[in-house]
Amino acid sequence: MRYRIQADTVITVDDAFHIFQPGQVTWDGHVIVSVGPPELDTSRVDQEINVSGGIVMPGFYNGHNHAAMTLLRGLADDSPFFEWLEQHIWPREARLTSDDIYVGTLLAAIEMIKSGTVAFADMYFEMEAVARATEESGMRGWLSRGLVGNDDLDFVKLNQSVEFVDAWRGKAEGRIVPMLGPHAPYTCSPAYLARVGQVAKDLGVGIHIHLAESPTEVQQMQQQYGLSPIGVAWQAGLFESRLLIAHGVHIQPEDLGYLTGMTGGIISCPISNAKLGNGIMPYSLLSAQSVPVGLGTDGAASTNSLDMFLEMKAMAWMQKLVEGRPEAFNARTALTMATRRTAEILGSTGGVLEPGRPADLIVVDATAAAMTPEIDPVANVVYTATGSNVLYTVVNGEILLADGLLTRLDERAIIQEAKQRLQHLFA
Ligand SMILES: CSC[C@H]1O[C@@H](n2cnc3c(O)ncnc32)[C@H](O)[C@@H]1O
Ligand SMILES: [Zn+2]
Repeated sequence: MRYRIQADTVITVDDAFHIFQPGQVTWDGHVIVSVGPPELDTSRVDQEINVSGGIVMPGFYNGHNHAAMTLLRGLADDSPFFEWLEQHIWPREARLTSDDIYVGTLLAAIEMIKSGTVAFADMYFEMEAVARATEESGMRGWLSRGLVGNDDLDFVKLNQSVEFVDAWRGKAEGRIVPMLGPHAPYTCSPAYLARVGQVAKDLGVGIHIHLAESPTEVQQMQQQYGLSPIGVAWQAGLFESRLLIAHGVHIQPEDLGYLTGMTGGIISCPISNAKLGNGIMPYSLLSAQSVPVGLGTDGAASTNSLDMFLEMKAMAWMQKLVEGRPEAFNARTALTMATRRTAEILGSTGGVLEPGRPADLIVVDATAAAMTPEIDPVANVVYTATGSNVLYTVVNGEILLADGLLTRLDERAIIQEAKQRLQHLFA
């Protein structure tokens, strides 16, 4: 099928950051075939959508999530990080069934699609259920089973991860990309991390890990191994595969040598880092070394929302604040991080509106009073809009949200089912 969306504005996030006013995007099957002013492409299409007052832009790539944690949203808010994780979250997670995780992931998919996210990287348990939910939702998912292990080298979960990779690689029209997910250097021993690193290399898959998130983690790694968290990952060989580093808040001077030129990058989760009191990722330091930095939400239990518009705002505000200079960070950088940069870190060509790229795009309603006037559409998207302004979400050429309505998922039924499942979790 060939489609075209015409709107008042198209923000491409291409190399030149072209903005067309008015503009159109045409796609055929899974791929974009033209982007530009309306007169550029008048070819016949199967469906033409005109969104007066709309802004067409790339959909968001959420680089770090635990999607099914939607079921734990609001649990022990405002607790210290390790107390929150160890005393509240982990005991509840021990009760989650595969069906809970399936429904929790669908709940997350509704929230993500409705707020303009087309792809997410997830680390959790019961990944078969997460993969099924992702396939059904129509979204893209970089999925990894969370691994916790020590020197006893209990490889059951690692073997399950290998089976998961074999079962899901390239599935769902290529929308699912399996990875390995060692949780963190304080829950995995160096020997275990090294084993995971070797398996990732053998399989040719990427690695998703929490690193350098809190001051406690840095102290613990220093005491136990005389290394920074990123140094531990380096020594274990994790940088020899595509590496997705969630957080990267507490970067030590020696880390820059490991990070420069890496394949993959750091996924900053500014709201989670702020809410759990963990700190602010040093963007200027990292970008000065050309370390790729993308954006993610983390799970809904720490961030309370999967809305990437909010992450862009938080990112911009915190960087301006910590630097004491408003010019230290701008709206275009925020938008690039949330789309193209995160896609690149994941190894995808998405996140840009350009011929030959994946047809992953969204339309934002810019007709509201709060979006008026439109002196700078990028500033309006980053500093003003929220997920509730999203009208259309297209993934891999398929329209998943049309004029605010989900086309694949039954929103009411999934919300109802999620609420019922909470009863056994919180009994
Ligand atoms: C083993 S599956 C993933 C695991 O990660 C936990 N988690 C959620 N948020 C965070 C965070 O900010 N830092 C570290 N770990 C986190 C989640 O609850 C799962 O147990
Ligand atoms: Zn996380």
